[in-house]
Amino acid sequence: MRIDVISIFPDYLAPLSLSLVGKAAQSGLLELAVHDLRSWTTDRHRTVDDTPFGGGAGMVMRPDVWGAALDDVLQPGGTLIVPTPSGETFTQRVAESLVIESQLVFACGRYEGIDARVAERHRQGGGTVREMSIGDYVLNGGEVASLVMIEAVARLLPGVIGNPASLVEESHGEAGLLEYPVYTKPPSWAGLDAPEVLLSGHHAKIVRWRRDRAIERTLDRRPDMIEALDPTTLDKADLAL
Ligand SMILES: N#Cc1c(-c2ccc3ccn(Cc4ccccn4)c3c2)n[nH]c1N
Repeated sequence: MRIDVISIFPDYLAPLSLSLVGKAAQSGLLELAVHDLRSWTTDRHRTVDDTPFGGGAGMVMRPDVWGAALDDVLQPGGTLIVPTPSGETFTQRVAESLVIESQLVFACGRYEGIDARVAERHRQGGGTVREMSIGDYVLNGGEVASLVMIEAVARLLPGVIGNPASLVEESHGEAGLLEYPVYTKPPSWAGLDAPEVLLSGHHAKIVRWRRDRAIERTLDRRPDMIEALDPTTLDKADLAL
C-alpha cells in the first residue's frame, strides 16, 4: 500500500515517521510520502485559498492548486480521502475497507475546507472519494484526522503489528464489544489486587471473565454497540449478566 498526505503544514505529519507506522515505511511494508500543497502554487505569495462564493466567514481552499497537486500525486486506482467535519464517520469497519486499497491520498484541508469541485472532479474521473470525519467535534484542519486514520489503517497491514492475534480481540473488533480491563505485574499495587481469576491459569474461566467484563463495559459506556451486535453474538450466559 502507498499512502500520500498533502498539507500546507507537512511538519504536522512528522509523527508518521515514528513507531510502528514509521517502521513499516522503513521496512517497505508501506510506502509513505508527505507533500507540501504550496509546491503546486504559481504565484509569488504561494496562495492556496480565496474568499467563498456566496459570502460567509473564512476562506476556501482553491480548486486549481489542489487539482494540480492531485494530478501529480494520485495514481490510477488511488482513493482520495478528504477529512471533513461533514464526512461519514470513520470506524474500524471503514479502516478495514481502506487497508485493501493500493493507494490512499489524504487531502488535508484548512480554513473552511476545500472547494467541492476537487472531490467532484475525481469522482467524475471514475475515482473513489471518501469524505471522512473522525468524530463529532470540530478541528482546525485535516492533519490530525489523517494521522488517526493512517494509524488505524496501517496497523491492519500484514506484518505491521508484531502479534496479529492482538488485532482479533481488540475493541471494535469482530466481537463488536469494547475491550476488557487489562492487568500486569505486580499482582498487588497501591492496595489494589489484580483479579485472582487472571492469575489462576484456568483458561476457560479467564475467557469467561474477560467476556463478562467486555459486555459490562460495553453496556455501561456504549449501549449502542450492544444494539448493533449480531443477535447470535450474545449467548444465554451473557444475557444472565
Ligand atoms: N476529519 C475531520 C474533522 C474536522 C476537520 C477536517 C478537515 C478540515 C479542514 C478545515 N477544517 C476546519 C473546519 C471547521 C468548520 C467547518 C469546516 N472546516 C477541518 C476540520 N473537524 N472535525 C473532524 N472530525
